[in-house]
Amino acid sequence: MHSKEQICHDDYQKTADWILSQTQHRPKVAIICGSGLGMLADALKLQDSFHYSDIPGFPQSTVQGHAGRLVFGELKGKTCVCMQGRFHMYEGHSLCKVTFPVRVFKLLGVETLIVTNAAGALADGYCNGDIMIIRDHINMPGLAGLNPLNGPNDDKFGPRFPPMSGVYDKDLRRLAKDICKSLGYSQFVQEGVYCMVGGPNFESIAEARFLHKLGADAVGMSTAPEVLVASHCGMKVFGLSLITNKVVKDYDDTEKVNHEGVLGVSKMRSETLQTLVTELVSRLDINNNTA
Ligand SMILES: O=P(O)(O)O[C@H]1O[C@H](CO)[C@@H](O)[C@H]1O
Ligand SMILES: Nc1nc2[nH]cnc2c(=O)[nH]1
Repeated sequence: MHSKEQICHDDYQKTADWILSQTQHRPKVAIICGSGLGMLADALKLQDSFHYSDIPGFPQSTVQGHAGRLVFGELKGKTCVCMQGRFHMYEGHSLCKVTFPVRVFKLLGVETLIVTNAAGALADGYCNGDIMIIRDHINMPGLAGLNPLNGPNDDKFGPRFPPMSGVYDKDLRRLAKDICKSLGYSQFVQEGVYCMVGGPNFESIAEARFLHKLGADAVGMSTAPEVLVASHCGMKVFGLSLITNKVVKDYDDTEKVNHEGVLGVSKMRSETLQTLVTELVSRLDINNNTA
């Protein structure tokens, strides 16, 4: 491994080769589980799982609600890999480390990335427990120059200047909305813009008002770097935010958000999210292959 900020192609390849030597599964879909949403992996059949600490080159999870396991298996016959726990910038990881698994997934043959997260609602019409299909994102650290693609570009993964329009796949969003309708979920499903901030603090009232005015519907501390790197290397992306709290935007509101509350709402909606993701994966147009 080179310096903390410089991970070279060989580093990703070594991790991918180790994984390929440990499991017969050859996933075309990767799922990143948000805070308290690790049970998405429980639906996988024929599981092979690895603790992050046993995977060469992998960062470690330090946040409650992020178990730190990579789980391979099948969802309705489609081979998937699931990250039970993601990495956040505020844990002290560089953005290259935060997004390390995404490039490893690319080298495993993954074509579609599904990201999930817990997020606070900025949009007035959103309620706790709502599921927001991510239409687009505002990457606040990215706008400030904190970008996982900083440094020499690796042309084997993608171009120096990748576009970020249309990154959240329109067909997958349409499919998800159809599935939600047929499952009877429509009344608590939204579609909107996710804003990533650095964290680990939650927003001040002035910050919340500012982000809302910018056009953000929900705010969290993850997702944008993973999506950016996935899109850079040509993956299709689909994202879901679980709305775990309303972000305080009113000076008379004495409500205070905390991580335990976030995990509580995640738990409450875990089965619903599992059903939605399973249905979506089952309807992806992909063929399985094994080692
Ligand atoms: O984005 P995920 O990993 O779901 O986690 C969200 O929940 C945590 C705060 O409760 C933050 O890490 C925020 O980003
Ligand atoms: N930044 C941020 N992240 C969250 N994750 C879950 N809820 C929130 C929130 O209100 N703000």
